Amino acid sequence: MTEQLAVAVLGASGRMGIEAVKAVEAAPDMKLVASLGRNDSLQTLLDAGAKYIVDLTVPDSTEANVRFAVEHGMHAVVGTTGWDAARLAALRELLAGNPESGVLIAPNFALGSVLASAFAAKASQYFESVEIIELHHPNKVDAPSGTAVRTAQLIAGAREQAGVPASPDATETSLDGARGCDVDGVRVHSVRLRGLVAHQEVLLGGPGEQLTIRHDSFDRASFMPGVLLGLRKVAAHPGLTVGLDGYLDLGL
Ligand SMILES: NC(=O)C1=CN([C@@H]2O[C@H](COP(=O)(O)OP(=O)(O)OC[C@H]3O[C@@H](n4cnc5c(N)ncnc54)[C@H](OP(=O)(O)O)[C@@H]3O)[C@@H](O)[C@H]2O)C=CC1
Ligand SMILES: O=C(O)C1=N[C@H](C(=O)O)C[C@H](O)C1
Repeated sequence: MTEQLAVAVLGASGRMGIEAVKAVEAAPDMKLVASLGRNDSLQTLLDAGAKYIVDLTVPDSTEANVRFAVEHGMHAVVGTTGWDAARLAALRELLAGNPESGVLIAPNFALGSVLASAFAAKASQYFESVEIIELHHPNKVDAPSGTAVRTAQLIAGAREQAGVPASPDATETSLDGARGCDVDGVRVHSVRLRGLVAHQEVLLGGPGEQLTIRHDSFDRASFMPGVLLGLRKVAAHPGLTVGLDGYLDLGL
């Protein structure tokens, strides 16, 4: 039998961390060697012999966690939000000096969500208007969601490449926030509602028609196949990969 992957989960007591601990423990090709919370030292990773980390913490701590992992030759699968362009650039630089490490920053681990974002980017080349509505549980600390930011970036890139102009919008006066926020020219609206988990709609409009691409995570179990897939593939992808689609053959 091949050697089990020695995995540590950071943020292990959080909503996602609890699920990730269970998923890693249940995976026959993985061994959970450490579960870290906010007050645990990163030295624990070395003491436990971790070779892979799964970071499901908070935007304030994820960068330092990943930096520590890379500096110590580990691979990192990261679901935590907050990886803006400056953080990604710093991480790329760090990885250039540690070329054996692989890091996956996955704004969303749910395979359906990854597909929905890819479909939306493809479709957005053929519609005049596009806006995103993301809907989440009210305990979420960041807005807009990392998934919405990533989807907007994919859409903006696809539309730019296809030469599609900006979505029409005649708004002259509005209350703050009424038109959502602007991510690379795409409007994103954030809903926080008790009862929700993680949901997103991309609305695409053309003359006389609308296409809506919606994905729903009803349970955090939806994210676990993607976490495990990331762990299994990250070592074969040294350097930085943003988006689980980087490990899939979407062929779109
Ligand atoms: N990529 C994806 O598919 C998904 C990503 N997410 C993202 O994952 C992150 C976590 O989400 P969620 O589980 O809902 O959040 P939670 O707030 O439930 O969990 C975060 C956990 O991280 C802990 N923590 C904070 N700092 C550290 C640290 N330095 N080291 C170790 N643990 C730490 C917190 O501890 P304490 O309670 O003491 O503060 C808490 O237990 C968010 O950024 C969220 O957006 C969420 C769902 C899916
Ligand atoms: O905080 C959450 O819950 C989620 N966070 C990620 C995001 O910001 O996109 C992924 C998913 O939407 C759930």
